[in-house]
Amino acid sequence: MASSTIISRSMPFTTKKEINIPLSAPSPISLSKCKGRVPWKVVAVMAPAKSPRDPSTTGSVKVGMTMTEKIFARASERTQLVPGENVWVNVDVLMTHDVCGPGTIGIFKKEFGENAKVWDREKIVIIPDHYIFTSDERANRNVDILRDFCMEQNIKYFYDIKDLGNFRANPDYKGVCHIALAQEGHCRPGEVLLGTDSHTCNAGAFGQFATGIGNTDAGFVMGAGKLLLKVPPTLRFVLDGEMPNFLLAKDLILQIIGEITVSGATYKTMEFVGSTIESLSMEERMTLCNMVIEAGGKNGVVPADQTTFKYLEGKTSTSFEPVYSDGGARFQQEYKIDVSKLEPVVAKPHSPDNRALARECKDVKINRVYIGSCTGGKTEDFMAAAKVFLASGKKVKVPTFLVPATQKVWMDLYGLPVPGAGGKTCSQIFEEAGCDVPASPNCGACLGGPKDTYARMNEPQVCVSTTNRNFPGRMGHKDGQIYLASPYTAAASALTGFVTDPREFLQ
Ligand SMILES: CC(C)[C@H](C(=O)O)[C@@H](O)C(=O)O
Repeated sequence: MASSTIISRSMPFTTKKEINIPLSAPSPISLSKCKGRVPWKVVAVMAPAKSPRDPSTTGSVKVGMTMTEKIFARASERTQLVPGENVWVNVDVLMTHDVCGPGTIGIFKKEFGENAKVWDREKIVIIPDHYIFTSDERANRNVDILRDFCMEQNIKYFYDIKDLGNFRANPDYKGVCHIALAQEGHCRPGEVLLGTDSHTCNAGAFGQFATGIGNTDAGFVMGAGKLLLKVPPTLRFVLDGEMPNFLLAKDLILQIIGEITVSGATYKTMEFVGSTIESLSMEERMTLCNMVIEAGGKNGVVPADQTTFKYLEGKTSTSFEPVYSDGGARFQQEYKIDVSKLEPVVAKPHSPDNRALARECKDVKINRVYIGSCTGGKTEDFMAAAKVFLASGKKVKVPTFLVPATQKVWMDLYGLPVPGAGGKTCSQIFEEAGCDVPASPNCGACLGGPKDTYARMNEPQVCVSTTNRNFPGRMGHKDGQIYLASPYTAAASALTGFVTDPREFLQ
């Protein structure tokens, strides 16, 4: 891809750093790298201007800290800590699902004893969501193991499914864990949420520390309620400027991952601030935080604000304490992004950092489109796709699969009017456009799944997908090609049969 090099030095204590950006997307990002052997000890980066907020409620914290450091401090009962330190962190919520739950339970029983009780039956959330609508016996057995364990331990939050033939006959069943956690009020500012899934970082949208852990760690947390964790240093991303009406949060995070690469934030916090972030809905903030793991990030985090508090209204009765980065907090690097200059992007096969402008891929012929998953199957994702179909008035040219993340999203597709559509719902617009009928909520073909998984790529096809990973084999076939994209771009591509910039339909 054509690229130009820019050099930026915008702050004190910075070094020059060259970054490559697409020639056709001029300089949206500038970067400041902190100087010194241990940057977070010697550098104080001014926090960018933002709306006035209440000061930190951690009280005893005296020295400037980032919000992630403050969450670690509270959870480890410390007043001060620095990145790199290992601390015992008290866990507020532990989540597991059908893929990792059985392994986690096995480790818990092995290490704590066959008759051991979990540390807190109200802090463990168990959500079957991955391999649900399948006749694969081992996948079905995994859900049975979760059910038996939840009965035995009297787990308060188990979102069970028994009737696989009709998900609506299972009122407890939610669907994709990360979205269910948010919708059911398990995500709260200032808290620590650990889950046996790499996209647990999704919950950072609520101003909390949320990260994925392995079964061994989760088995330990299940019994002890805490975990030894290293405090991550923080990269700060300042996104300012008005969001163009053809962009979505997926474009922002693909832009960033393309910039810093899939290892650019390894074991680091990605903190998102700025006027653009403040204007994003909670679902869009989730999309952003969901994919920090695709840059290696330990967690992503957005400061809680009125948007957060409004979303939480009526969802939780647990009190929470939001925390915010101090003016004198130490960031390892700071990136500034002028969102008004960005264009729709995709991640080409086979890596989330293989960024290209959508319009640069207009000759890529596709066989299918997939709209779904934790990062791209929320109500607003479908609303965005519906907007493109509505604006075009045309029919899709390739099979277009729709997999709502949760039962609530599914109901929204049938119940909520799409703005500007004269009362039509998403489901009506999708039907008129010739899409497949919205499927049962679950992780679906985002990660392939058993052979009989709906919309799995069983042939070496080319797919534009709103999901979060495009590794070889990810959606089923090892020779399949996946272009990650926003719901706008996915819908536009469905209408043409080629990777398509949504501006062709949205003006
Ligand atoms: C199955 C699970 C362990 C996995 C993850 O951790 O991310 C999956 O959800 C994914 O998206 O690849």
